[in-house]
Amino acid sequence: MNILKQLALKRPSTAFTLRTFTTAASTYENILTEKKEGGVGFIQLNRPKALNALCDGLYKDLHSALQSFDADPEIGAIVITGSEKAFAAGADIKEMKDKEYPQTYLIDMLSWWENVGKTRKPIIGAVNGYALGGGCELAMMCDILIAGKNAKFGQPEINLGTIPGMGGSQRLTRAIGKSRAMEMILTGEMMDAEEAASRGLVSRVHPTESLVDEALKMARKIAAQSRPITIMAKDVVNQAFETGLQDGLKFERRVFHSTFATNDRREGMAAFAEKRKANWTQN
Ligand SMILES: CCCCCCC/C=C/C(=O)SCCNC(=O)CCNC(=O)[C@H](O)C(C)(C)COP(=O)(O)OP(=O)(O)OC[C@H]1O[C@@H](n2cnc3c(N)ncnc32)[C@H](O)[C@@H]1OP(=O)(O)O
Repeated sequence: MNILKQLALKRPSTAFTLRTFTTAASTYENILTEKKEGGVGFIQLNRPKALNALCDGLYKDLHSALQSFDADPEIGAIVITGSEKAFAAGADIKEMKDKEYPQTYLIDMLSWWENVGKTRKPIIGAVNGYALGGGCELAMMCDILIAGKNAKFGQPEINLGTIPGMGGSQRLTRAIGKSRAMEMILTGEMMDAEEAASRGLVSRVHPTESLVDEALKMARKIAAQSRPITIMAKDVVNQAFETGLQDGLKFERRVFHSTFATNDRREGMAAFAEKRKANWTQN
């Protein structure tokens, strides 16, 4: 059997439970998807009123679209982008703010986001505007990251009385080194596109307006290569990056859950939703 068919058939349980997918734009609630020419699967995060904050529904849509493209033999590479203002401004704070520690631990909250990194075909993240908190973490799950000139990366969870929970402490530290990652995570300050490129967090910076076209161009080039060899190449590069990562991710997630046992986490998120400054009580 043709190896591409075998790859597509490898995951029938997921591929066949997905919603039907055509070359026309699909009907997800929180993302737009399209099969672009040259074998490229295109995903645009689409919650403009919330600056693409990552709610549960968005995760479900994204996961479904990624599985669909992964199982589609016509697709060789995937592009994920947001809007010109925001790739994603983080986890949806309003959805998360009333959660309690036992619940976060019981459901292993956020563990499902690791599925994004399990996509076998290469993903190019094209970041314009804010990529903050979970948005920065989602960007770092992509295999290649390119940025528009207006991109701003950050892990501002500290301002909400919590910490990164989707891999930020692990992937950012590996990408830009301990000192700068520590500074960003402890101060919550953002990094601009030029600095992100100079530190290797992103591989290229383009004008904001042409970023998506540049991402599609790169994706078409990748999609024109041998599909199985491309996946093998991705796997080996990731091996260099990920050895030891799983333990780090699990540790980070557990500590993230435990911030839900603090009053300061509750206060930080309530303060955001109520548009006021947080009043820390140190417990
Ligand atoms: C389900 C996934 C869980 C993953 C959790 C993993 C751990 C990660 C945690 C996080 O990611 S915590 C969130 C980190 N991000 C932030 O703290 C950024 C919050 N946003 C801002 O600081 C600002 O919005 C901005 C990005 C600096 C832009 O400011 P601007 O003044 O231009 O716009 P706003 O008026 O503030 O925003 C417009 C609109 O969007 C809503 N919004 C923005 N970010 C979020 C968010 N992360 N969650 C929910 N909603 C968000 C904001 O409230 C505004 O809505 P309205 O008030 O107009 O209804």
